Amino acid sequence: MSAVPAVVLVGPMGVGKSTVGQLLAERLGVGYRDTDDDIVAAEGRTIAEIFVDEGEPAFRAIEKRAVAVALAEHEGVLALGGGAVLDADTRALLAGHRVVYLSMHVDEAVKRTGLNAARPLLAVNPRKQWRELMEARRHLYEEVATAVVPTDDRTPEEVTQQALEALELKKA
Ligand SMILES: Nc1ncnc2c1ncn2[C@@H]1O[C@H](COP(=O)(O)OP(=O)(O)O)[C@@H](O)[C@H]1O
Ligand SMILES: O=C(O)C1=C[C@@H](OP(=O)(O)O)[C@@H](O)[C@H](O)C1
Ligand SMILES: [Mg+2]
Repeated sequence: MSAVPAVVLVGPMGVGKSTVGQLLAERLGVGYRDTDDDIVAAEGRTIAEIFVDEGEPAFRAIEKRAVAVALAEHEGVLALGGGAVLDADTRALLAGHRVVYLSMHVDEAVKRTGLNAARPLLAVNPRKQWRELMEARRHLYEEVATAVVPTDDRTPEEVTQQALEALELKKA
């Protein structure tokens, strides 16, 4: 199969990949897909349950396959989980795609995710965890991105508009 997603969204937990992804798909008149949703549907378990039952490395292996399948099958907007870029093969697969990195600062991240059990990596001391995740990942998001869209102090609609402009899919 040789479909190519119109846009792939990457960035940290809570930045709005799933929210903006759906708006972006509506604006572009294409389908929306989210690899976290694919994983939950295929496994019949929540992301948190997979982390608890099998641990993060097992989740990453499942995620790696889910991303490769979605990249090969999907023609619309594709949102990835925040940690998908940790995998070097996944980063290689993203080369040549239109990839938008949605970014934000830590205060905004804590507001958006809070103490959210659905994101097991932020369940304890979210501010510290988020800072550490970003230190490990920021350069990976930048490496795969063809455009960066800051989301602080922007509504999801404004972020969507900025993404369209950054991609030159829609004039201001
Ligand atoms: N631009 C934004 N401004 C304020 N809140 C937002 C924005 N984008 C998303 N959110 C909120 O932040 C939370 C995380 O959004 P989500 O789309 O699930 O992020 P991700 O998929 O990147 O983890 C949700 O509660 C969502 O409503
Ligand atoms: O950043 C991460 O490591 C993760 C991000 C989550 O997706 P979102 O970025 O959509 O929250 C989800 O895949 C899982 O909880 C792990
Ligand atoms: Mg999401």
